[in-house]
Amino acid sequence: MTAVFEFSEATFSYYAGSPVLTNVTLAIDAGAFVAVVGPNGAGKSTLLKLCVGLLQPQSGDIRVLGVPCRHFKNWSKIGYIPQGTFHNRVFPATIREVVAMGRVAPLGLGRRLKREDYELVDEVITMVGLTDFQNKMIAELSGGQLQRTLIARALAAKPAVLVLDEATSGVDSRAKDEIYTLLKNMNTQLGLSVIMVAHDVDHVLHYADKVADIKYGLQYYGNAAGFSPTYQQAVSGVAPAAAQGELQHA
Ligand SMILES: Nc1ncnc2c1ncn2[C@@H]1O[C@H](COP(=O)(O)OP(=O)(O)OP(=O)(O)O)[C@@H](O)[C@H]1O
Repeated sequence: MTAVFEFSEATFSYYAGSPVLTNVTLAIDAGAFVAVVGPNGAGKSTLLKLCVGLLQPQSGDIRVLGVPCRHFKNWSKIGYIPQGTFHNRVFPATIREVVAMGRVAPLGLGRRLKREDYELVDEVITMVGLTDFQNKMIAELSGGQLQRTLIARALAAKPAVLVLDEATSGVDSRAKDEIYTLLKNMNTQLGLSVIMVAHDVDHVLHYADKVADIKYGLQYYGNAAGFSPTYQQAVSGVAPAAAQGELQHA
């Protein structure tokens, strides 16, 4: 099976001599739902930027859907929702207009959307549960509605992988569950691979099947159930003696 992202001994520094991520070796299989966790400033967003080709490692190698990242062309297969997208909400557009923008990238700027593009836009708006709100301006949306809009915009490009950076920060607990449930359904029903940075570890681990724990490198990559003692006890009621994580780096 081709990994969606495969890191081999990848090291990245913003400043020479101060690596943010060191020797990351990691293969994320197609169909996985991965929670990327770790302390503030540990390199989680940097890892995602390396996945989506916004940054290149100084040493080591990264492959995207089996292709060396530098040569990968099919970026519409990778949906990326960066941290704080439309955070200030001043952009004057409705949900439907924002989601339609997701069709523009795969078609190329300047190409007019056709009827089938708008059918897809309607379909993804329905999938994220925003049909009744589609003509609302994004300035008027709750945090959860905005995140679902951004997920729909990414889905409109028909990606194979969704990469999300803190899609649930600033949303209340109920809206978080709605977003995680939505992503889990996309993952299990459509086979969409999901890689997301999340700070609410115990919460996200009820949905993710894998965890990447980042602290200036990869501390752990393996099964969610084997990761956190708190999670293990919350789900099974027993201490994590039989945890089965696949430790890649310690
Ligand atoms: N463009 C940049 N230039 C220089 N340093 C940066 C840049 N972006 C991030 N950093 C630094 O790299 C380190 C890792 O940042 P990163 O945003 O990847 O961490 P993070 O784990 O996502 O943090 P958080 O949970 O707070 O969002 C931090 O020390 C940060 O200050």
